[in-house]
Amino acid sequence: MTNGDPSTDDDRQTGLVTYSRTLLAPAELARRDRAYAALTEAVRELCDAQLRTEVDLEEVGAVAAEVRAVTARLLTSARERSFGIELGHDGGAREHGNAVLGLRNPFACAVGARAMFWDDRGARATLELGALYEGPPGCVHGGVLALVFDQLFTEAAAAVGQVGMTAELTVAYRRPIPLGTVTVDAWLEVVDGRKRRMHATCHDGDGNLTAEAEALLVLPRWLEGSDAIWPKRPPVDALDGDVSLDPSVT
Ligand SMILES: CCCCCCCCCC(=O)SCCNC(=O)CCNC(=O)[C@H](O)C(C)(C)COP(=O)(O)OP(=O)(O)OC[C@H]1O[C@@H](n2cnc3c(N)ncnc32)[C@H](O)[C@@H]1OP(=O)(O)O
Repeated sequence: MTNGDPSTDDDRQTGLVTYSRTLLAPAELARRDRAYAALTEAVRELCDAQLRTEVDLEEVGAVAAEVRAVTARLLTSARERSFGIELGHDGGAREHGNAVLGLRNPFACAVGARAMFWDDRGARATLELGALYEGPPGCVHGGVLALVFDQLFTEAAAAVGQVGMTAELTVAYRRPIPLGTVTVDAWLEVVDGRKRRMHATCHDGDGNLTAEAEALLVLPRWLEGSDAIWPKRPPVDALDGDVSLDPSVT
């Protein structure tokens, strides 16, 4: 079924999820992923630069005009809807718009070597949360951390084959989290029918425990026994080897 995007077709609907399917050959898809990943990284750098710049006001005005011109160029051809979930050639799910780990989302912080990784207990990520993620002065915004935990919990549940969506999320902020490196871990504690009880921790760059979180994930009724395809991530072991590995590029 055509959806107005020349590079994909809508493939099927599973409950709330519309899966689109790429129409591009594997090499072309990989080439596009690399190009869009580079654009996303450039825009992320731009966002950080515009936040921190101290150039004079005339230059600020000139840059604003240039950025608007660049935006107009990108919009000469753009999809109307969000990215959703696209199926790649290996059948894997590509969620490039995701707010935490989307390959094409400049706000996403869990990308490239900073992505989320799975092991047989759950999921882990080591992130760089810089000035764009500030809440208390010099510290990570509490809502940003909740966002990261929300994604991490669904990752951890999927890593152990117990997928679900977040029904409840509780965060205990134990100490301010300095901007910079944070490491988050999440794991499954209890399964009770469609309910999964999860736990997570956040450590700052000095190894201090800064926050803990608990979540109830529920396997939605519409997903039970369905053919839904959940995204997969590389193993934590991969971090010991090629840390430039970008799991989103398949
Ligand atoms: C396929 C690829 C998908 C990729 C997903 C990526 C996710 C990224 C991370 C997220 O952003 S998750 C998004 C935030 N979460 C949501 O949008 C979830 C919104 N809520 C729902 O969709 C439904 O309410 C939910 C799926 C959580 C439950 O609906 P159901 O109709 O399947 O469950 P039901 O009402 O039958 O309840 C099942 C059990 O869970 C319990 N339950 C459900 N919601 C609860 C709740 N909020 N608090 C406590 N218990 C809850 C409920 O009491 C019951 O317990 P018992 O079995 O003991 O009776």
